[in-house]
Amino acid sequence: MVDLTLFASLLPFLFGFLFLYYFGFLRKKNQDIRSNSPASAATTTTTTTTAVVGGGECGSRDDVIIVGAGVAGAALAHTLGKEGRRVRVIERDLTEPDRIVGELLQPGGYLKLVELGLEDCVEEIDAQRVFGYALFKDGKATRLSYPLEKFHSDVSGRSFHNGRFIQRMREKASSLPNVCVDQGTVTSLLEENGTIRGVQYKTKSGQELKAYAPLTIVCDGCFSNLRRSLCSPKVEVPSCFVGLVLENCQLPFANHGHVILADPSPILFYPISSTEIRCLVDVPGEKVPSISNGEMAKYLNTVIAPQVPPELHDAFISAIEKGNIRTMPNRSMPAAPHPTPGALLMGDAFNMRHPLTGGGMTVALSDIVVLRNLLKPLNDLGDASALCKYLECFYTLRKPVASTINTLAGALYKVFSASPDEARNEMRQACFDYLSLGGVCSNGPVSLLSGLNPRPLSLVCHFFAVAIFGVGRLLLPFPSPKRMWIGARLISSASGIIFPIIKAEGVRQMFFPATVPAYHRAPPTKDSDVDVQI
Ligand SMILES: Cc1cc2nc3c(=O)[nH]c(=O)nc-3n(C[C@H](O)[C@H](O)[C@H](O)COP(=O)(O)OP(=O)(O)OC[C@H]3O[C@@H](n4cnc5c(N)ncnc54)[C@H](O)[C@@H]3O)c2cc1C
Repeated sequence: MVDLTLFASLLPFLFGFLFLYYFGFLRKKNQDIRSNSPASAATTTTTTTTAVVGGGECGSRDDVIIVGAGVAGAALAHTLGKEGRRVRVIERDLTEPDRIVGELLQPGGYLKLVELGLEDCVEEIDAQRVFGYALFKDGKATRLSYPLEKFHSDVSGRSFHNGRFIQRMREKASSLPNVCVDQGTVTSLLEENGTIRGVQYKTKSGQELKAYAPLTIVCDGCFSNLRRSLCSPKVEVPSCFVGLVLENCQLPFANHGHVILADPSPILFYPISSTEIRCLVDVPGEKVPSISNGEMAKYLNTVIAPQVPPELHDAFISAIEKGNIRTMPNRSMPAAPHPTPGALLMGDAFNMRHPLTGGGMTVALSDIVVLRNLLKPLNDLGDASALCKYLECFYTLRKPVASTINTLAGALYKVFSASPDEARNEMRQACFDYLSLGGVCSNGPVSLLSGLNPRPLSLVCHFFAVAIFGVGRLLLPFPSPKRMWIGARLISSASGIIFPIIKAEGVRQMFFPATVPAYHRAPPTKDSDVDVQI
């Protein structure tokens, strides 16, 4: 009897033991099935932490680690999460960013947002629709509308507070159960025999942790300190933007970006909410006048204010007096990757261009679409070197959009800046007059700039059409030797502007992508059912 009572009281423990053993066994079996690759074997040592904002809990079995949840990282996390990947995002600061970058999304970028299912991230943030640009020179203005006729009525540019847009994308990414968002600063990439296995990072509380995954995508932005081993960064800083917010005023052309061809270089205005207008003043060189000792306010009052359109002048002066002046270096860096097993660079960490044309977010989102389509047919990311070889086609497939936007940004910045060289000033005037002609002369360049028709050849044709237009004006009705000389220098200066940028982008990748061997590694169709053997 005693034995029976003892046996009955032990039964629950017995069942509990069997239950735990059975499910433990099942889980291990599943893990074994998943970890059939060397890279995923490394994940067994992963440190487990808890997600900071929503999303799934950060576990030990990630497919992808994303460093940085800015524009590129947040959009990528949502995209790969939606594709069913287990994604861990590690972001230095999850509070809403407050910055003067990434505030105008071109319509081409909006189309990419739609393709990624992220278009609702520009809703409920008081984003403003943008229908084109207004260009000002010497008191004259010309309107350049985006050619949107062929698109759905929703398609246009959007301008907003960058931080609000990023928070919307972060929220959307972390709403997926297989995406975990962790707050921490990645301090290094973990490398093993030339393959990146994961990252080392420091949490807010100072804890040093490691995380492992078959693929690490570095999106740590323009000041990236992780890109060094993954590319040859040749960063140039042609100028800086000085940012102000104007209130209680109306733009001369509502819902348009405004570009003033000022001296020494352009000034931009665009709405960032229903009540605020962003002003970005370009200051050539790497240094700007000091804000703290008042030199900046003096510069803005004396050099810039007289060139601001009258409708915005008073608000501009008030913004200077208010004192909320921000600055940011304008960096450009051609993409020069070192294909590395286990890792990939995206966003500004990978490639930058002058922000005059507001193209950075469009390039980043377009790259994400290319990468998503490439990864779609791959169930297993475990074979790092095969994946790396396969992904080399990414660098060529992204070129049409990226190189067109990059080249145009660099070329327009040079053409739109004042110069002591008479030929360069002729080119600037020719560009303004060419765009003012309307029709194909404005639609062509604007569709290149907006990412609606990113074709490198069209860019080169329009660029030289401007130069020839400029020379024609110099020679007609009567060419003089001096004018002929300026015309020749104009052509040479136009070539001197565009060819070095094209060279940096890569002539072959830009114009003859099919001759690049890696190009043919892309799957023949974008159909998700295609199974790719890597
Ligand atoms: C002055 C200026 C104005 C611009 N205006 C426009 C514009 O109007 N339109 C446009 O399309 N583009 C614009 N751009 C470019 C645009 O801002 C960038 O192309 C875009 O933000 C790139 O996104 P990203 O995700 O690569 O970088 P970011 O958006 O900067 O994100 C990087 C993220 O990584 C995080 N991070 C950094 N280091 C670490 C680390 N070690 N560990 C963890 N996290 C880390 C950062 O906190 C940040 O959240 C502008 C750029 C400049 C400089």
